[in-house]
Amino acid sequence: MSAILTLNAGSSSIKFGLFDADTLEEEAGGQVEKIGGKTELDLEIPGQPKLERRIPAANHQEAVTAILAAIAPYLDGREVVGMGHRVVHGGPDHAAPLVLDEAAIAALTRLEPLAPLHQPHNLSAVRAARRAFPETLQVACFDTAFHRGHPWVNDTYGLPRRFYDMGVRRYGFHGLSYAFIAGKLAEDWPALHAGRVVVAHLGNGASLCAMEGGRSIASTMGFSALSGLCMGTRPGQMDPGVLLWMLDDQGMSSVEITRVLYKESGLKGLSGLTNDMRALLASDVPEAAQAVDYFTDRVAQEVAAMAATMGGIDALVFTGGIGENAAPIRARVLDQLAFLGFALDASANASGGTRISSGLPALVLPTNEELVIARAVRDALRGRARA
Ligand SMILES: Nc1ncnc2c1ncn2[C@@H]1O[C@H](COP(=O)(O)OP(=O)(O)O)[C@@H](O)[C@H]1O
Ligand SMILES: CC(=O)OP(=O)(O)O
Ligand SMILES: [Mg+2]
Repeated sequence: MSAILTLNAGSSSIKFGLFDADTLEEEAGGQVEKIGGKTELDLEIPGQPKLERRIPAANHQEAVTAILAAIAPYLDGREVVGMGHRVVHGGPDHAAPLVLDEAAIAALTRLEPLAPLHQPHNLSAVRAARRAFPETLQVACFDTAFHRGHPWVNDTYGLPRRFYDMGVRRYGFHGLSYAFIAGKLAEDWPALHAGRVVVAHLGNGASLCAMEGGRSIASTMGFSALSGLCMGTRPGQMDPGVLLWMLDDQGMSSVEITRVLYKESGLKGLSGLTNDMRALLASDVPEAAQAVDYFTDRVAQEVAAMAATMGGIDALVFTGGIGENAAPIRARVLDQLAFLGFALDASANASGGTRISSGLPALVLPTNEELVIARAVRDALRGRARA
């Protein structure tokens, strides 16, 4: 008996999962939040009450150390035979998970400027894991990999061709989540899996994926995780002329612009309050309502655009923290898209039902990025055992 550990590092949090290496049963999971501030570690063991505790963790490396200490009692003397990491950007070359060595980590480090909110933290978790378990197989699972088969029109911008050749492409992100949903559709909704589905991953980062036959055809995210939908702290789609104006007219530095685009925009910037959708829905401040209006309108617009790129739509799937939990957001999106054939089932939507439209199917499917990572690690271990 042995175990697989998964790490999913964000800008201020690390989610983790401990899995049986043979059955992939999840034995423990949780997250460290607010790294560098009042850090908290949540640990969930199936069938037991959630444990929450404050821990000292000034950076991601200390957070990984705290995670390893928290799960140690549940290892019960077993060996961690493989560790899997969510690595947001894999660039143009990686359509599959990658076993990590020094050279691979160095190559992925060169992609950090394309995902400054994620990639440096992903790789610092990798480095901390390698220090703690130098002999253990470390596998990177890329958010971009699921999207690498996009048709050319959905992979390029209208820039001179040399930029495409230099790697300026519409990569798309949240691929681990979309891979999980594609698998779930294949298992439980095979007719929909074979058709044209728009999947809405609405979390702190948010994007849509147009899926045909379980494969990604298009994403609302592109070169970086900034474009497409309005997000917690990122603006989504905007006119690049604004950037030129910020640079040339306002004299803003690229550091300042990066901060505005990644950390101060989106729901947080529009509301002036928070990026927490739950708090915005509970607020009676007019700017909170406006931020929610902008968010839902952008989702509805882009679902219709994704339907257009597929020549139609057979189902819409909601997932991610907002997609799974925010019934009012789902209701507003479906009402705005009634013209496509959706008919909101208000009681199913409010009571945690899976199918929430009595017309064209709309489903709520919880995602599980950690399980997709654990599966990739198990496959890599089996590949090694065969070799
Ligand atoms: N019950 C709820 N109602 C509304 N929004 C919720 C609810 N639960 C979680 N959310 C929202 O989900 C978002 C976080 O999504 P999540 O997928 O966990 O983010 P991340 O991208 O960090 O993984 C936050 O905006 C949070 O407010
Ligand atoms: C790529 C991305 O936006 O990820 P997250 O939703 O975890 O921020
Ligand atoms: Mg997420």
